[in-house]
Amino acid sequence: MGSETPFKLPLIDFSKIYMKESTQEDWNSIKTQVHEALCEYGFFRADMAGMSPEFCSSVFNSLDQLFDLPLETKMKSVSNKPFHGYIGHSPTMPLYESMAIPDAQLSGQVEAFTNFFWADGNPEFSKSIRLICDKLYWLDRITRKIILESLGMEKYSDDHMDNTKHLLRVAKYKGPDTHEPITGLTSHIDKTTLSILYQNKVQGLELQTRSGEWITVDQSPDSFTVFVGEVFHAWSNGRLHAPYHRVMMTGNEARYSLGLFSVPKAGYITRVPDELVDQQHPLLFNPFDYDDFLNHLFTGKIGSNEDALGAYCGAKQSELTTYSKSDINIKIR
Ligand SMILES: O=C(O)CCC(=O)C(=O)O
Ligand SMILES: [Fe+2]
Repeated sequence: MGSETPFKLPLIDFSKIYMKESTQEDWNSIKTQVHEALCEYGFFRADMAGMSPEFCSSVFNSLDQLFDLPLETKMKSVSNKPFHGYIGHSPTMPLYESMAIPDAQLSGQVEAFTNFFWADGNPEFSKSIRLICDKLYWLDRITRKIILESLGMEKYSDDHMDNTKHLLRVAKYKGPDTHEPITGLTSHIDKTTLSILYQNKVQGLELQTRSGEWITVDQSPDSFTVFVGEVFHAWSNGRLHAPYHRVMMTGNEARYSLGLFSVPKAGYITRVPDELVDQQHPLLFNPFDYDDFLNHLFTGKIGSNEDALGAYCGAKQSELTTYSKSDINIKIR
């Protein structure tokens, strides 16, 4: 584990769709690319128009200001929901700090977060985070729409879109000042439907391929990274792959990232569409309530092993996808 083989991740250009300049042919080509990337790797990088260097620096300057606030101030961001409040200074992940904005794409949410930290407001912070969040949200929705279409499941689109909510997490990884890679974020599969990440130029994200090889993701501030989470893996009856990933840090520069995580809304029962179950694809997961699943994890009713959703609602234990073994720490959105 830990090999750092340079690897070109699938890179998909969404610029034309984003600018509303795409033809049916462009759309079909992107659909094929997204489908292949998410079934094989469970992730891809996405290019999108409108990422000027000035815009990118305004986002990272904003994050710099936020994480530069005194620890006592940051620690005031608390929540009774797991991973919604400030996380930092953990003995296992000393480089990592993060904070979250629930439903950040909804009007007023980013501003409320900003006003919580800066009593006199911080319009520049709100503006840059709002703008990047809009892009993440756009990419999240379009990717989920494309996935449903590529699986021939358009008829579930409205139900799926209407019953999905979001959490924006912003994170800082301190540079460890070493040449040896130090763990920034331990290996995990996201407990999400889909995760969309954006980051500054400091590298560190690694993904595990189906064959168990760790690869370094060559990221840049003008592109995004899209991952399948365990919920979409389950909903697609195992067709979409949900990959392990982690952050490994070297050097002395801080890495900033933002992740928009989509998950099922409270009370919604996620179920595999009948059309995705047949002899070659026997049902892998029984219908489940996402919040109840999280509750089981947090109360220790199911172990935080590498197949938590399978342990919670697996339909046929023997036929569940076997994930490669790894130093897993469960991580929940
Ligand atoms: O910061 C990153 O690039 C990865 C974040 C991540 O994997 C997570 O928050 O689940
Ligand atoms: Fe993750």
